Amino acid sequence: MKIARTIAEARAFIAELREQRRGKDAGNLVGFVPTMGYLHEGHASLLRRSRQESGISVLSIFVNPIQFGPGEDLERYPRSEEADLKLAEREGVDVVFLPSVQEMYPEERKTTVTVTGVTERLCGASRPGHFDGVATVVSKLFNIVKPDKAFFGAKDAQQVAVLQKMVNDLDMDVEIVPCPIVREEDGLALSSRNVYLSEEQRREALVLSRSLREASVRIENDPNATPRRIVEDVTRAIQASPIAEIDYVEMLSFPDLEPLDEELGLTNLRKAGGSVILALAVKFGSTRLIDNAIMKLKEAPLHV
Ligand SMILES: Nc1ncnc2c1ncn2[C@@H]1O[C@H](COP(=O)(O)OP(=O)(O)OP(=O)(O)O)[C@@H](O)[C@H]1O
Ligand SMILES: CC(C)(CO)[C@@H](O)C(=O)[O-]
Ligand code: BAL
Repeated sequence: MKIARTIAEARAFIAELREQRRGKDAGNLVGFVPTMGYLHEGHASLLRRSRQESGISVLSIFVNPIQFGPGEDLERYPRSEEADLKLAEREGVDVVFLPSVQEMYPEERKTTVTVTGVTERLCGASRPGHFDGVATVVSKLFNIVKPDKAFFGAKDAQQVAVLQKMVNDLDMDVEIVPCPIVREEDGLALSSRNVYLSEEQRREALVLSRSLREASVRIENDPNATPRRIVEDVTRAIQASPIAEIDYVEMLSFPDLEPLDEELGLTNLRKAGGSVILALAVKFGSTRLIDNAIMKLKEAPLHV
């Protein structure tokens, strides 16, 4: 496994591997998993998918300062390079790109990639500028790695929608592959930020996956369910926890992330075979967790 700390090294290592594996049945396709490190089994699932679907597997670890807002957790974001490299090795990564902030942003940046529309609600509304930071760094990473496929977790579902729109609008020659949310046995979605949780917060945080699960069953089976009632149910369930502070609970169309027509109700949406997302962000103390369920209404819940 090669470790690249500069853009030039990353480009050289990847070009070398492409050259070596040329002509080997998809062997020189590059699969890419961008992360902010402190890797867990959610990241490992993306790396496995990348390994399966591409001859060359590239991982980046970069805590991107421009996607954090003022007062967010940039300084204390967890880091563990040694453990991350072990996990990467175990998952058959060929190249790890580990740039410094100085390497990625050496001078005053005059270019920002902004995706409109899909960034208006959910985390786009509660973290202003966040998706500009994500779209800008992912564009830079795509230009450095030149992947054929890039793998992203559905836990950050809005991020997937934003990046799919960006790639489509800007004719970037890369396929965005959404991968299912990996959860702990008790339902909590894996997240690097789970490390911040106290025992009590960790226990209370189970209300997120539990309320999403219950709502999914209701969306599938209850003919009287409407988006507003579903959101109210989930909100009530979360408010029952004395330490949960809701940032948002929303049900929107997916991947457009538009409000659903309350009048039409879910029965009509079901007829149209549309997909919806029930998404939430909730704070436990200073730790903000996100989770969601994406459902294709015609069929069984689709956990992309
Ligand atoms: N539980 C999970 N299941 C599947 N993919 C995940 C999971 N958690 C994170 N990912 C994906 O890993 C990639 C890198 O995410 P990131 O490094 O920010 O990890 P994270 O655990 O989401 O961290 P954070 O706590 O900052 O949200 C993203 O595509 C993200 O969606
Ligand atoms: C895609 C990403 C690596 C960009 O910094 C980040 O937003 C993340 O970890 O999901
Ligand atoms: N996985 C999303 C990265 C962030 O919260 O900034």
